[in-house]
Amino acid sequence: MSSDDQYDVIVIGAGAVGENLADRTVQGGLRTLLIEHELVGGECSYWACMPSKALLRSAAALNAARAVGGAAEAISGDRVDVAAVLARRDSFAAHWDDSGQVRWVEQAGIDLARGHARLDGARTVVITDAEGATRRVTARHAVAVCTGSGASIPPIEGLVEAEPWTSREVTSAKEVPGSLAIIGGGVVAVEMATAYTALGCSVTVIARGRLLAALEDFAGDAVAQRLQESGARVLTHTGTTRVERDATGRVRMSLAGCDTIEADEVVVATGRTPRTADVGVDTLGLDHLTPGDALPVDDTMLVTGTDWLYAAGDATMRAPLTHQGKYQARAAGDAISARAAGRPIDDAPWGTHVATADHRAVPQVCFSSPEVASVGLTADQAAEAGIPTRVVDYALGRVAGVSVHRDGAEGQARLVVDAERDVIVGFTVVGDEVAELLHAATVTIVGEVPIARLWHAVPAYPTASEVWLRLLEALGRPS
Ligand SMILES: Cc1cc2nc3c(=O)[nH]c(=O)nc-3n(C[C@H](O)[C@H](O)[C@H](O)COP(=O)(O)OP(=O)(O)OC[C@H]3O[C@@H](n4cnc5c(N)ncnc54)[C@H](O)[C@@H]3O)c2cc1C
Ligand SMILES: NC(=O)c1ccc[n+]([C@@H]2O[C@H](COP(=O)([O-])OP(=O)(O)OC[C@H]3O[C@@H](n4cnc5c(N)ncnc54)[C@H](O)[C@@H]3O)[C@@H](O)[C@H]2O)c1
Repeated sequence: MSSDDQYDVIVIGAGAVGENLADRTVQGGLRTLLIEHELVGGECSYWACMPSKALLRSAAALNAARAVGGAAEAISGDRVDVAAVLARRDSFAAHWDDSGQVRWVEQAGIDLARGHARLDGARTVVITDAEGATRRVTARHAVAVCTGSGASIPPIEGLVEAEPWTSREVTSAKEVPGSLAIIGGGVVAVEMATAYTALGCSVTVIARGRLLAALEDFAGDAVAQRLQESGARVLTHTGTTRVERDATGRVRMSLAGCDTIEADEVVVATGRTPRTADVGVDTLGLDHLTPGDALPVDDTMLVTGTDWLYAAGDATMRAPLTHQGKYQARAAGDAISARAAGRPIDDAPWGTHVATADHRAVPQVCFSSPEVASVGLTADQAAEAGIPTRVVDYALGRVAGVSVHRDGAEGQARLVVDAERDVIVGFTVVGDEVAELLHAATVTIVGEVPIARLWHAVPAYPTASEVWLRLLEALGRPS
């Protein structure tokens, strides 16, 4: 084996997470190879975060202008310009061309290999390129699996044969179909129902439970109501039993309860499957690692039962979000660099080399209409965890900064407080243009800021952040 085939670190998968991990190990002085079999930049750049947010943003801006007297009167059209929205989306997906990201990888000093990577025993990876040629590379210190996730397809009769859209097709579609049926009630379903309704498509959401069931109930309720007001059909607590595409190309779906609906396309938005089926974990002789399953890791992102294999991002399913995956990548990259240099590891909770926030403070914004921003635990999750809680709510429309920002503003904010420790463990806010309220909550939870001290964090008047003061007043000042 030539020295060209020996690296300090090998990273499999050049999504946002793999790129960040490789960047950290290069900064740690380690020669690092990053391997990608599709587009450098991964799901987030081309088929997830960026194109989906671009699809949503124009309608959100129009909605914001419509809600301000004086601005509303200046709007001439009744909906967004569909062609312009799709063109803007294309540019945010870099026209599915990864040359910009490849340039960044090169500038960061990371070596890049194109091809499918598979572990072949400890510290060894075999890369198969598009022509079928193979190259064997070894890692002196670590291999990191950052292979992400793909859409889960539930076992519904006829669904696979009907060739459903997944998150990829719905975020990259070149035309807006006349009608869309979306199976699922999570973040992808809700965001894409919001986007496509605004683009003039007739949308039906079929959720087997509530919408956004992992969040506070008032979030899913507000989003369902707004979707319905915008013309979408929202079927909650409804199963899909059979799907078929007829000779004309239309999709017919049988729903539990014997209802049938038809649509031009069906979208499956029923969660994610980690891409670990074909990365060779079966070659390691470790019974607890099963191809296709999320990789189990400790808080330094070291795969359990090994001292050289790491995993981060969706491949672990710890918190399948770009920002959390990149946070894990920073912890893992720094842990690999420290271990390689023989430096001590700081793996106490909130230490330098751990991803503690995954357990306590995962922020997420669902860019629906209204937006839902949340971090930490819901009231139910805190109670289930045995935390003695105090829960307070406040109506957003009563906040001066919110009302001046938007006519007829509505929404709700909730604090979940650990009554014993007197710190916030959960925050949710639902309303238009609330996303930027979230980071204050994340800082407060991570910092475990005592409620008594929070009374000294004065929000500027008249901003939406005054909701913090109102929530504290609802809670009462500790004496
Ligand atoms: C529609 C949608 C919208 C989303 N919106 C948001 C959002 O707004 N905010 C947010 O935080 N998160 C969002 N997410 C989640 C986010 O996209 C993922 O959490 C994130 O992409 C995970 O990054 P990753 O690097 O772990 O995986 P990926 O982005 O999937 O990257 C993995 C890379 O590994 C490559 N790969 C896989 N196997 C191999 C192999 N064997 N050899 C070589 N290469 C391989 C893949 O080709 C891919 O490029 C969204 C998800 C979806 C589906
Ligand atoms: N703005 C954002 O941050 C954002 C946006 C989109 C996606 N994401 C990430 O992507 C991940 C995937 O999103 P998602 O919406 O696909 O997953 P999800 O876990 O949010 O929701 C899955 C939905 O599918 C339903 N479902 C699951 N199995 C089913 C079945 N067999 N039949 C019918 N319904 C079924 C669930 O009840 C749920 O409503 C999310 O967990 C999130 O982390 C984030």
